[in-house]
Amino acid sequence: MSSLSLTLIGAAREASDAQVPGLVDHEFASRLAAKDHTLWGQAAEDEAAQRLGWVSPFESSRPLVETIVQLRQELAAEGVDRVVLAGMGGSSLAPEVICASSGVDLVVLDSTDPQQVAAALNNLQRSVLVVASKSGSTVETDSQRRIVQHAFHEAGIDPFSRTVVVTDPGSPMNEQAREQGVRAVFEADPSVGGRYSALTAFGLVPAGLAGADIAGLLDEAESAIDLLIEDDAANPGLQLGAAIGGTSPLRDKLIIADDGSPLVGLGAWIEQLVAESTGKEGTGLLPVIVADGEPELTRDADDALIVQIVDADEEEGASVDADPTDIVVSPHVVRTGGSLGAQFLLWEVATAVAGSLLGINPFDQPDVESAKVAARGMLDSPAPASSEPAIDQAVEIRSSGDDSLVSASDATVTEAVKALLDRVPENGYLAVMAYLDRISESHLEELRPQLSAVCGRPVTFGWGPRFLHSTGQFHKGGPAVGAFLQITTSAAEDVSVPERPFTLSELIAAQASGDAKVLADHGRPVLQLHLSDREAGIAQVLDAIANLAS
Ligand SMILES: O=P(O)(O)OC[C@H]1O[C@](O)(CO)[C@@H](O)[C@@H]1O
Repeated sequence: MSSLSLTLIGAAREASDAQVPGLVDHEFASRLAAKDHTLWGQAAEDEAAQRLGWVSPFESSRPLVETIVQLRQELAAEGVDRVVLAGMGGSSLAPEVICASSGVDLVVLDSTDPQQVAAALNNLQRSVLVVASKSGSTVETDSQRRIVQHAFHEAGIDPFSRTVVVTDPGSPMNEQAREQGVRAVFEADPSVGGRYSALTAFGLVPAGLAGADIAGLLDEAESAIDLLIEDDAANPGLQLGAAIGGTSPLRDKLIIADDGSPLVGLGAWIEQLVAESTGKEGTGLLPVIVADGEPELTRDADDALIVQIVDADEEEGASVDADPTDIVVSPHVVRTGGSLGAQFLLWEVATAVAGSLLGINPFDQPDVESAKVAARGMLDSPAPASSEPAIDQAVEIRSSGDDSLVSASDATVTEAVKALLDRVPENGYLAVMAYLDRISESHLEELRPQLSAVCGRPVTFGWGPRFLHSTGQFHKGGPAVGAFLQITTSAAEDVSVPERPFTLSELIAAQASGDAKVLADHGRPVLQLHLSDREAGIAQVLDAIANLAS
């Protein structure tokens, strides 16, 4: 019996009741299990044909467990018990959730902020580097790899004996790893896309080396698979997919509250899976991660669904028609409970269902490339600043695509932020994109609920460049109803990237300006706050927004 539980209330229940019978009649679930690549329309057929390996991960994943556990034991015998994971998006989000939920340590390097990367270069004698990249060509991951391997070398440690690579067969990184003679190379199933790869080598290798129970994770998923591939109205994958992708009019903001769930950070993994899979062709679903009591949970917005991730035990036996009276928030709620392995599969099936109902291809990410190209262009020839910034103490204020945001050279942060909030459409959202250190500057997230309280709309908070591999696709390919607040800074100490023509400061600056340009080219308002003094700037921005919210 799988531990999955699903409660649908209000518009979520109505959408499920309306859409699931058709999904059952069309045998969506069993055709998905059979890897039928025609389920998402002709335009998606080619990509879907190469991206359905996740529906049956066990055959290729089970054999990895013993090898991973044995490697962990070998490393432990050498005194190596600290795992540093270099990977972006689907190459790091799942291991991060698996380890956080299992209570084991994992250092996730999914940043190009020099301060955050430099802070991870310690305890190298005890450390092993896992470099995870499906394509093998992600600039952040390659840069992180070069920096950590150089640090190993400087510490007198053979970098290749402490490097484990996870990548697709034939990727550039695969070939390089074998030439270098790294400790181990794990080839992942090439028929699984990054955000669907939680139950493949991308989820299992870093988490298993860190000490998580990856055999148990596969058991959890395997206990749910039969339920999820059945052409039956009780199939929770069909129900959840219909609930999130089948509301009419579409409730495209998924307000995700995972406080109290033992699945620590599952919301961030769902965010990439759903936003990057559906946010295209002017439609899509935007997960908004919130904490209990925050503004989005106290509103009954007609374009939102509340999604609660709850502890399976609390939900044990809950019926799908649970009485909504115990719901203290909007009457339109999805509540999911279950083990982590089962939830990974549940949300993957639901996203595939939602993609079909939305009429889009849930397996590509066409707009992410535009930001990568723009960043490369900025690296090759840094564009002069579009305009002289307004200076407000420790903050330089610029706007991309809408000069009205910065009315005068003496504009203040408060005035500029207010002008941006006025540009959030009534069915829109604000995205905060902070290119800073999400480990030591996590308190910056305080401004998210405050901005939501002021503008009355959902606010997302993404750390740059991490969000570029998650909600970034939705920002550019989804409905053009976003307003964007970008925060950048400089690091006291830059970090060079061995044998590359740029430093991390130059790279992260190019990524930020490239993304701002692409968003502006999409006609979206972008306010750019650059903190010339990092600490003072953070305090000043937090203070300005707290005052706005008071
Ligand atoms: O594993 P890779 O190829 O480095 O890609 C990392 C991430 O970048 C993307 O390809 C684009 O954001 C994601 O889909 C993926 O999870």
